Amino acid sequence: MAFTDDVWQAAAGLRAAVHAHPFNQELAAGSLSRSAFAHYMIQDGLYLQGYARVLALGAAKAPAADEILAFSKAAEVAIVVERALHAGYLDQFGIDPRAAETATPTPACEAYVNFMLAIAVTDSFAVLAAAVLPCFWLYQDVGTAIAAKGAPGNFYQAWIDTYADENFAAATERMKGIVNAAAADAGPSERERMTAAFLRCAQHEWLFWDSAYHERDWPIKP
Ligand SMILES: Cc1ncc(CO)c(N)n1
Repeated sequence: MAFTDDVWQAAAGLRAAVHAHPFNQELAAGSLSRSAFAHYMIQDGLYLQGYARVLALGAAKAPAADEILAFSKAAEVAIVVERALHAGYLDQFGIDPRAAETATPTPACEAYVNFMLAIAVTDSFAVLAAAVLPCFWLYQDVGTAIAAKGAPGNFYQAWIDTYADENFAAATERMKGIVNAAAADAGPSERERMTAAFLRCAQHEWLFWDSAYHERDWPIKP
């Protein structure tokens, strides 16, 4: 069985929890509180900057030209395309995009980004590739599921369209192919670290939505 089939199976319960999460249920219905979504957008802008750095480190560690291209293109997309989506929404919320870029990360955002950065710096390309996959795959999965429900006039339609888009699905498939090729070349211990990284990042995805839904911030500040 392909590595990605194994880990997708291993994450079945977690995936069900992601789909059932009130953030995604209410986003699908268009009833999600705008303030929770604004919190999410600002944190996601910070997240995507960190994610782009991780992808760029992946490009540097990649075994060959195809993977260098896939990772550096994904780094560019993380910044350029998603910044446009964010700018549109931030505008609707009356939030200055520059203010959003200087916002501070919540514990959930910081933990997720730093977990991936630590892997990018200290572990192999294969483990890094497994760590960045849930970001693609869960969003593609959630985006297409929500798009299929199609609540008319949904305020969050632009967000839904981004992740239900066939180009995003194609990028997700490319990443899965890269991860499977890396897993095929990996020894047992590296493969174990790949699985652990994938599952932890999938947990971080759930946590990121949950943190936004409850508009969580640091419980104590200096
Ligand atoms: C937290 C998070 N995970 C995944 C994606 C998909 O790019 C995103 N925008 N934000």
